[in-house]
Amino acid sequence: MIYTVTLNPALDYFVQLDQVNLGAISRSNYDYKAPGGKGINVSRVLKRLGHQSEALGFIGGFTGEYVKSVVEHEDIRTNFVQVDGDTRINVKIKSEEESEINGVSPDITEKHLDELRAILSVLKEGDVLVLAGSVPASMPADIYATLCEEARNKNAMVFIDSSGEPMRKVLEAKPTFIKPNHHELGELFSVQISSPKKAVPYAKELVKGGIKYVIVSFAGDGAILATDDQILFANTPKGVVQNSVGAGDSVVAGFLAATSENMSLEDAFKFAVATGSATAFSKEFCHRSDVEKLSQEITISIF
Ligand SMILES: Nc1ncnc2c1ncn2[C@@H]1O[C@H](COP(=O)(O)OP(=O)(O)O)[C@@H](O)[C@H]1O
Ligand SMILES: O=P(O)(O)OC[C@H]1O[C@](O)(COP(=O)(O)O)[C@@H](O)[C@@H]1O
Repeated sequence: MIYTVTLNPALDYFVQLDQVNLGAISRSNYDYKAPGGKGINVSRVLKRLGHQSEALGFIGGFTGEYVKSVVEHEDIRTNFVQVDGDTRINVKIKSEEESEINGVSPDITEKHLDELRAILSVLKEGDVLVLAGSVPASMPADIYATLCEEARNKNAMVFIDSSGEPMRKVLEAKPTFIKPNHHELGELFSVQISSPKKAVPYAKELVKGGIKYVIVSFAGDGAILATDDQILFANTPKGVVQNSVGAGDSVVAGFLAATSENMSLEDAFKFAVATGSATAFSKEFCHRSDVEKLSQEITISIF
């Protein structure tokens, strides 16, 4: 079974406008709302790729109700812990440039965390735990490290997509898979990483530290996959980017779906990058048919 954990879900509110007038009124031409948070996005993309998962994490208030109802309407199993405050609202502004304002999480107490841990106690060998997104300020920054260690002790696989301190701390717990973008990889090592070639020594170091698969994404400039015996490069297909929110989460979902289907490593990497691009080229999330089409435009080379 695949379990996704979103400690900090969101209602993503997308607004499109010609111009942002700071210090004055701006009026949008178009807006829409969607459930957000990286683990929830992974569950939603997995479903579109034909894989079931259970979405876990903390939700609260009217925004939390909205997130839960949309996810359940898509036939995705949920087992969220209810918290007292409202799930945050993240504003995604599309104008001349894309800007994002991610909101503040409600308080998560020890009791809420205990409830989540009780839910996770069912994890067993062969299960996959996806820990994705930011960690609420009221929680310890090593929470992913703790949950990852507990899951690895049960021989479950752990996929991580996060950044900053929680990401740095989880590395020692040897997750199975991580997907930093090149900025996040640079942040981990306090360096600037401007090209796939520059990322290679850092990705290798992460693999040496015990992580089985490291995908570093470079938006439209390709991606690398590092494992203990090779570094692969994938180009990204060409297309018009409609919405890059959730594209990174789609790479995680694509790789997870492909490895669950026992694709070869090369095909799984191709499928992962195609899933990211298919979402970037869609108004919302990708569909499997788009992923399969875009996979044909990707070539995997040995770096
Ligand atoms: N301009 C683009 N053209 C094609 N694919 C893109 C583009 N931008 C993003 N993607 C897809 O989204 C994936 C993740 O994008 P990236 O920006 O690197 O990560 P994140 O969304 O985590 O910040 C890429 O690997 C690629 O598949
Ligand atoms: O938990 P964080 O880091 O604040 O990120 C949350 C945001 O990330 C997203 O999951 C999108 O992530 P990606 O664009 O990296 O795939 C949004 O849905 C959500 O608003």
